[in-house]
Amino acid sequence: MKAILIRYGELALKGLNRPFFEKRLIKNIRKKLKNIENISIKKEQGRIFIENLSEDHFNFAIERLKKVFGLVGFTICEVAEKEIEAIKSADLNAALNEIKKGKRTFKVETKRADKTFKLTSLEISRLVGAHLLKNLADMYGLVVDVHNPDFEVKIEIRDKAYVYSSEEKGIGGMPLGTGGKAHLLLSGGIDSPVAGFMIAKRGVEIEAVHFYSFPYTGEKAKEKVIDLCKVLAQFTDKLKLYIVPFIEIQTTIYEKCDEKYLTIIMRRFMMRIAERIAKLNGGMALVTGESIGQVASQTMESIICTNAAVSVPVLRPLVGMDKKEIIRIAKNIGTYDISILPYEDCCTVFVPKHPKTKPRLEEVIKEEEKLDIQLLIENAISNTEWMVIEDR
Ligand SMILES: Nc1ncnc2c1ncn2[C@@H]1O[C@H](COP(=O)(O)OP(=O)(O)OP(=O)(O)O)[C@@H](O)[C@H]1O
Repeated sequence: MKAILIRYGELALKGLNRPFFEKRLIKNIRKKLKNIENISIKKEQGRIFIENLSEDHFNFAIERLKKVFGLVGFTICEVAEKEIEAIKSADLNAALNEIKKGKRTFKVETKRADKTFKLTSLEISRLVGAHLLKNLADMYGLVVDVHNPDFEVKIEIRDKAYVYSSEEKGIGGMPLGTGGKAHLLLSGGIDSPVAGFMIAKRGVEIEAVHFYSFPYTGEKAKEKVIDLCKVLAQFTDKLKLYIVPFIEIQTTIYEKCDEKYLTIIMRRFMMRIAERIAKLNGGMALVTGESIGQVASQTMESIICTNAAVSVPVLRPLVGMDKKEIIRIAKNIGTYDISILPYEDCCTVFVPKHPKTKPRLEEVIKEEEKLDIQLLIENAISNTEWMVIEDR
């Protein structure tokens, strides 16, 4: 019989909270594999096992598990009776799999969670190693190398014996839903989807808020943001997206305020509206894709001004990263190709000729006195649409 064995290391650090993290992780795994009928998921000291999978579901399940936060590694394993002959033959299968890939040197490592098993870990490893050499050395040139083997055969003695040889890396992080909830300001650009991914990877549930300037930004720009949410939803199970009409705010600022402050005042409106949406929907923080110095509007002074518009914390997971690193993550998670599609964002519709790159908060507040801030926010919020994008 085969099963999937899952390791989830980081959780081990979490002391008394551990059962809470584990429960949530299992719930997330179950949701991710909801399309496979009749599977059973069981937890065993630092491991999760998925059993009852039919042969053609293994690869599908593995692909889905690659997108579950909190997994350190996983592998398909052979499940054998806790009896040395059964263990030996499971090991033979595991080793043959590696030999097929051209690997020739090996070592055996045994972990004995069930201390009542009559052989010690070392004795099991020795017996199994000898069995593999006896059966495979002549035919395939298999040899032992304990220092730098091509592959390791691992045996875990628990309620049954679990045998495996190669392991895939999991995505890591913390199980989604264990770190509270935050609202992501999601543009159509490269950075904010990555910022959302990084915060979700810390276990934080996210909802997305997008500002759009119809008719200046068209349907395509909106579809692009929905497509970005579809990619993020593969990691977050589902993603609620709020689409906020922004044109009235932009045109009003444009008409009434000094053009130099257009960008910073616009940003402060985005923050205020996102904060309002967050507070109405259980969000405890905002997330943006800003990093210092990337563009003229992302100076320390601008950050001070945008922060001052809201009272909730603003998380900026990209703040210390350079563009190359951000692009690498965007490519890995699958948002990059969508982000580079050339549709206008609301921020590119009204761009001042000479923006203030180092705005002073007092000056910005003074400019904003020309506006009925509350009314503009109320209008935008009351015309906001939302949708829930599901992971299929
Ligand atoms: N139309 C929008 N809707 C929602 N949030 C936005 C929008 N435009 C910008 N933001 C937020 O403000 C941040 C800074 O925007 P800016 O255009 O200066 O930066 P950027 O580095 O190009 O970011 P991105 O690549 O995410 O667009 C974005 O990362 C995003 O969090």
